Amino acid sequence: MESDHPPLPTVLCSVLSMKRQSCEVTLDPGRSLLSWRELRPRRGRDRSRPGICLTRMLHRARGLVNSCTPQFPSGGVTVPVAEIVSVGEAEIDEKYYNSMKWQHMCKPHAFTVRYVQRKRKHRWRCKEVTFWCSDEQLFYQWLQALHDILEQQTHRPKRLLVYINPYGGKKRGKQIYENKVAPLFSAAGICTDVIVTEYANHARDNLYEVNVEKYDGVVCVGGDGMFSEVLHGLIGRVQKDSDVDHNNPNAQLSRCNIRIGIIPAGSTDCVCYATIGINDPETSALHIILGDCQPLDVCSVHHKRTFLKYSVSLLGYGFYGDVLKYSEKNRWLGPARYDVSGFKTFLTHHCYEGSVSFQPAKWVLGSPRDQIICTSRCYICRQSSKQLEEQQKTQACGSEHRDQDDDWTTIKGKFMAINAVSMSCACPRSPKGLSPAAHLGDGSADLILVRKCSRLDFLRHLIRHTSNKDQFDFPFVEVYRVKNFQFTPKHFEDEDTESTDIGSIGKKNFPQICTDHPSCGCNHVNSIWNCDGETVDQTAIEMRVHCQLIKLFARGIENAKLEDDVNPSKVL
Ligand SMILES: CCCCCCCCCCCCC/C=C/[C@@H](O)[C@H](CO)NC(=O)CCCCCCCCCCCCCCC
Ligand SMILES: Nc1ncnc2c1ncn2[C@@H]1O[C@H](COP(=O)(O)OP(=O)(O)OP(=O)(O)O)[C@@H](O)[C@H]1O
Ligand SMILES: [Ca+2]
Repeated sequence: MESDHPPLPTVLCSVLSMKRQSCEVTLDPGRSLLSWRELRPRRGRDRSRPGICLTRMLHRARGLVNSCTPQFPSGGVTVPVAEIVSVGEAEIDEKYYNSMKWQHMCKPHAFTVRYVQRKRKHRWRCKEVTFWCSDEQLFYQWLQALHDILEQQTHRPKRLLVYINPYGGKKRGKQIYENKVAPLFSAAGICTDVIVTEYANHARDNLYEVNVEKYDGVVCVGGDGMFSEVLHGLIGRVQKDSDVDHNNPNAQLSRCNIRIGIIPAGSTDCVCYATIGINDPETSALHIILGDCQPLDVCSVHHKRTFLKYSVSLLGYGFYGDVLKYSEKNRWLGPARYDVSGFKTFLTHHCYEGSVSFQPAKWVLGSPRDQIICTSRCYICRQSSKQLEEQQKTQACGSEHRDQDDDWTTIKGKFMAINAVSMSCACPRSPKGLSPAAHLGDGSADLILVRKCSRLDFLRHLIRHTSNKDQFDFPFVEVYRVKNFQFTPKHFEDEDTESTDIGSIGKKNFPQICTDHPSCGCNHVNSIWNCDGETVDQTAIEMRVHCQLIKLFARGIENAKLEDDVNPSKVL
């Protein structure tokens, strides 16, 4: 009688040699697992001679073989196929060959499997294991089966466009790519077109010209500034190709389907750290090879009806704007420029007067102080984006995004810092980030307002970014989860007229006495906006979050507990 069910995938189970041990190696296509365990030699048998049983092949139907292939065989290793980097024929190592006393047999065949091994703190390494056997037919059967199963990983990139900034961070971008990344890409059979940038915005401009269709992803080697270039190039290109006017702050932007990979080689590497959990080039390369996909919110920044920039990490005015302003003058210091500038800015202790208006992100499930961290396959991101999509469908359709006008909140005051972050902004300087519970793809940003406070209080707030204590738990700090916001500085003159109006140039560039309270000591010029580490010229801006506008070769932060439970390459 014919069965209605599709045939069960065949389990391949053989005794192969690994170094000088005999191993039972199993490929279970049904469960997408490759596992191996050492076979203990029977008493009285010579350990160095696996003997005739070496070529024993257990080639059984799935159900029959299950009993001999537990998921984590004792003393064995199990690797999900999704975490195999590559499989290839291996060179015969003469040393082993001679010591195996196989001279009387035909020359053995070997294949190497490279796979991901998890280390501490989200670091990944590429480990390899080589299996040997003397039966040529069996060898080709294994090679074929492994290649076939890897072919089914269709989300993996085959062709990548790589931009390297040779001057980012400690100026090691090229070296990092050549030594740590290119060998892995080549082992995984990925073809690359590599462009070493020759000037700022080279990558951005190139993305407007290049045939992006022929690539499965774009990789940037550098820091947040280099990522920002690629982000602007890709988003800009997609909007141009789909006739979306990016100068319209309410335009419904078209999503970018081509994924971006980040090989960290910058000074802060915040986007990489916050989406992978570490700024480590090899770890990033492995996430790219496995074809990870992490959707990411993007904020658009406008001044009136003019597009200024996109931001994915920090859009900050006041403290972080000033840190950036001074650090740009000291680029020669490399990554240390931010610490020097941070110290200087801290001592200067400026506050800025203005008005912030925002609309809360009502549909989101989380809130900035709920301590629910965004992790891989984040439930909050999935639900929030679904809710947002439904909400947008019910609103009037069209190419414009329509916000209800009735729920604006306006806060006026003097601020040490105004920070809008659409992700945690975790980075090596602050491993939990500016807003630890912000989500990568929920369609919202956390708006953090740090009001005028004493220098000591501001230091206490800053120090909390380096510990597990709540940096929002101060009377002078407020945080809101928003879908958009607008800022107008108190000393705002229409910046459009500034280039021709001597009076207003003077107002912008020279100290202003706070007109309402001449004795309050609020004596300062306007700050600037720090947009993912790039300066923005205008101070009066509006920002809007675009839910999951782009995708990265990343998977978010793997939950430590989960990582432990399913750690695939765990030896029990
Ligand atoms: C006492 C130690 C307190 C340490 C507090 C550290 C808080 C660090 C928070 C970092 C948040 C980074 C957000 C990411 C922004 C990126 O889009 C952008 C582009 O790469 N990077 C920066 O703007 C670069 C921003 C770099 C900011 C560095 C701030 C350093 C502050 C130092 C204050 C020293 C006070 C010492 C008093 C004795
Ligand atoms: N060939 C080049 N010459 C000069 N500048 C370049 C070149 N290629 C890229 N850039 C610019 O260099 C700036 C900084 O680069 P990058 O982000 O890689 O390093 P970083 O600023 O040290 O790190 P981070 O942004 O993480 O703080 C970017 O704004 C980018 O536009
Ligand atoms: Ca977000």
